[in-house]
Amino acid sequence: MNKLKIAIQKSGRLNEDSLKILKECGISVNNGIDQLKAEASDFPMEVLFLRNSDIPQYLRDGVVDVAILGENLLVEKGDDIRVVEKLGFSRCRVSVAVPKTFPYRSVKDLDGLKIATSYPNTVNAFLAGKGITAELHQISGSVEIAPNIGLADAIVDIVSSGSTLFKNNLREVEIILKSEAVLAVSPAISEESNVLLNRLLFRIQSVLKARNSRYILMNVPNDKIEEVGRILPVLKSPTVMPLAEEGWSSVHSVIDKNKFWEVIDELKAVGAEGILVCPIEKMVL
Ligand SMILES: Nc1ncnc2c1ncn2[C@@H]1O[C@H](COP(=O)(O)OP(=O)(O)OP(=O)(O)O)[C@@H](O)[C@H]1O
Ligand SMILES: O=P(O)(O)OC[C@H]1O[C@H](OP(=O)(O)OP(=O)(O)O)[C@H](O)[C@@H]1O
Repeated sequence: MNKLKIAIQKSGRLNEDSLKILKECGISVNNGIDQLKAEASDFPMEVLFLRNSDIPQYLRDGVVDVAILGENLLVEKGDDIRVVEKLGFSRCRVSVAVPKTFPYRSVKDLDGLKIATSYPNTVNAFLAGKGITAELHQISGSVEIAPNIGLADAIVDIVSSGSTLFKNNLREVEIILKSEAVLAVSPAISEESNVLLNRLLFRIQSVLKARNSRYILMNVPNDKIEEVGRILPVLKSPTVMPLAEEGWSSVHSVIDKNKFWEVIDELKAVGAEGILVCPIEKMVL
């Protein structure tokens, strides 16, 4: 039987959340410590554990059919590779940072500087787009230390909370790109594997929709149901069920998890009571 070959990061920032999303799709991966290849249960899938930075080449060569990797890496070495879904985790940005004491005003201040980075193609494309020339020092890790040891005047690296920059007396001055984990596809994927990819994609989309939504229930006086319906940014019209107490109903709906705090005060103001907000496990629309 054909199996979908998927690459995920062997260890690092993406590993745990990649296995987690597969698990939420009903796919468990039986991998032992240091095992580089594993079979999945409940889905025709073979999992290869690879270095994140090697994955674009494995996709290009068709060694794997799909992969979970950081979008930033595709900008750096895989702009020919197609992304089929953004996965919503490992959100970060690739940014330019300079020492806090550097009197930075605009991108023109980077002209002629020494810039340390692990992402030379991304930096070169950014600088070329701005008509700026700089001297790049490619290093593979601990980039933030470069200005402190006199190796560079500025850096380009991944920033998330900003705490690594802060600890190294650096300040973020330009965001080159924003990134998150993505599901990317090999240009050489076979038709058979593409069918499996679509099955996987359907499951992933159900998980992502559920992660971003909440089930909301509340008791509402009958004469306020229409008003509540107008306030709730719902997928469809809400479900309304009569309560044992005369004149009241239970209103159920699904809302975007980020919208909840925006509407809660309005719901209370029109008389909604006993508001419950619950997570959803899967959502198939
Ligand atoms: N601090 C962070 N917060 C959120 N996401 C991050 C952060 N650092 C890196 N990432 C994302 O996670 C990906 C993997 O980063 P990580 O530092 O684990 O490995 P790597 O050095 O790029 O890869 P590898 O060693 O596997 O080749 C990055 O490409 C980026 O998309
Ligand atoms: O803005 P922050 O939240 O501080 O995150 C940014 C840091 O995270 C990443 O490194 P990581 O911790 O993954 O270690 P690495 O240098 O070994 O990749 C990245 O290279 C930055 O150094």
